[in-house]
Amino acid sequence: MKEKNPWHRPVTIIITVIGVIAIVTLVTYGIVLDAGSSHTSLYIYQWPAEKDNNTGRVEQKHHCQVAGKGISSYTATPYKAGESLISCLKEAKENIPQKMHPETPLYLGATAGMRLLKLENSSASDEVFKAVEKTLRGFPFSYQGARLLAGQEEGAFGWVTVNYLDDRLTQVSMGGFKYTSVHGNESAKGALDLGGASTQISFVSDEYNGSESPDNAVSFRLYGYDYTLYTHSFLCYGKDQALRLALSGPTAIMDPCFHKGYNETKHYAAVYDSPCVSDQKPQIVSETFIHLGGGNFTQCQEVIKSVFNFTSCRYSRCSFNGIFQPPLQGQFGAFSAYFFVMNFLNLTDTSVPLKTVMQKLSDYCATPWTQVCAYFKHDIPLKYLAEYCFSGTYILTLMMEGYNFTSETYSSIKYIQKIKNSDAGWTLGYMLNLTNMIPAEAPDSPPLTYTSYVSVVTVMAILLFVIFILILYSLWPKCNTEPKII
Ligand SMILES: Nc1nc2c(ncn2[C@@H]2O[C@H](COP(=O)(O)OP(=O)(O)OP(=O)(O)O)[C@@H](O)[C@H]2O)c(=O)[nH]1
Repeated sequence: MKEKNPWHRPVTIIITVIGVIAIVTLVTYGIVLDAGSSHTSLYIYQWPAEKDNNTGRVEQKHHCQVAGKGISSYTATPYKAGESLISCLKEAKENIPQKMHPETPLYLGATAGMRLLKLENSSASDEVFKAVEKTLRGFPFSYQGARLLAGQEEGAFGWVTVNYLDDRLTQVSMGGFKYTSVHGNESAKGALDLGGASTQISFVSDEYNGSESPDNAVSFRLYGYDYTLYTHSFLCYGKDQALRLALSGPTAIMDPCFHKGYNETKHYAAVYDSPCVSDQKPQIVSETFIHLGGGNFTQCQEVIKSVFNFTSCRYSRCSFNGIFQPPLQGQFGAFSAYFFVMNFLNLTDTSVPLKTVMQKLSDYCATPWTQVCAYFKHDIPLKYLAEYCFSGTYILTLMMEGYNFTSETYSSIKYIQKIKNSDAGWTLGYMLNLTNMIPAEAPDSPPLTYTSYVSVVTVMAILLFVIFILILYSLWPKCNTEPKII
């Protein structure tokens, strides 16, 4: 009879243990494309695969920025909107293990650029969606749809993302007892999102239950807590469309929001080819105008104030354009262009008094264009560089005049780009909602991050392995030393 290899059994067990670790540490992935007005971004999220009730912590694994403009710019050649996404989708294939591709959900959400295109030319918008869908279906992921997000959804999912990443939603129950340090309205953080074509404000307020202006209410039950969120999306008040609003009109040529010495010939069509301003197109023969910078913060503020309408409000209180807004409450996270702009201007510290912030911005606006170019032109695209004075002034005016922040409440705003390595934006909240990753009731255990989950499982596996070796070791001498009686 063939003698048994004494190591055969241990090796089998080690392989089994490693196999078990491999199985329990499997990761689930999800992909969301944010088809914005200015560009498209692809995000890959990951979370522990095996967690019960989908309560594992979701993290951003990868971000890919699609080259070129947003999908709404491809109306003349819709197929190019689809083609533009290919390189990021290929990156996604490389970043997700092949065997997981068929079960990885793939979503695309389009925001204000496509909202405007739909208003302007609904069939062109359908063509763009068709082209995009064709490309997405050509990849081996589980395609879940490409759709236009309502402004309210964009605001609400941005709020969910910020509060989820900040651990402000979680309540944990243990044996029926719920414990958490702060929860509900007291801990939730408001979300301020500034895009290219729209801007969103979302927050919970003890003074808002949705009865006044119900269109602004979104109700959630998350981790055993009910929220009635106030949210509003202002179409045409993203920073690119707001620039057009502020530029339009016969006085636009000498522009106080651009640096002195800035001098560019621009096409009227490029400014007025948007439903936000098309009715303001001046009746002039010339196709171009010269855009000159004046570099004056105070005058720029006045121009920007004129794009907000404060004259009528049929509610108890309004922000602007007759839109209801309850009193501001709690902390706010300001992301997307809020962060890009204030970060460039070195003005993200909101503990600095607002007066000082304004003075610094005023000094920046007064800096001659030649000086700004000489200093930054190698690091920053010229288009962005030219617009920071306008954008910074727009942000402060929108916050203070539009949303009613004051010099006291300004410090409740934090400019954020990422929270725990995940970008702040609507995409994560959207995916969490569609994959049911946030349960309505509180889970029995706190959500683990993928890294901590792997660590726990690995430590347990090592412990098991050590126990196994100890047992084996205690048995080993007996087998070899005891005299055999045949
Ligand atoms: N300065 C600067 N601006 C940026 C950067 N990335 C994007 N932007 C601009 O910031 C604005 C907001 O960008 P996004 O948040 O991507 O907006 P979007 O999704 O295209 O727009 P919406 O469809 O309105 O949501 C746009 O005007 C962009 O051109 C950056 O890295 N630096």
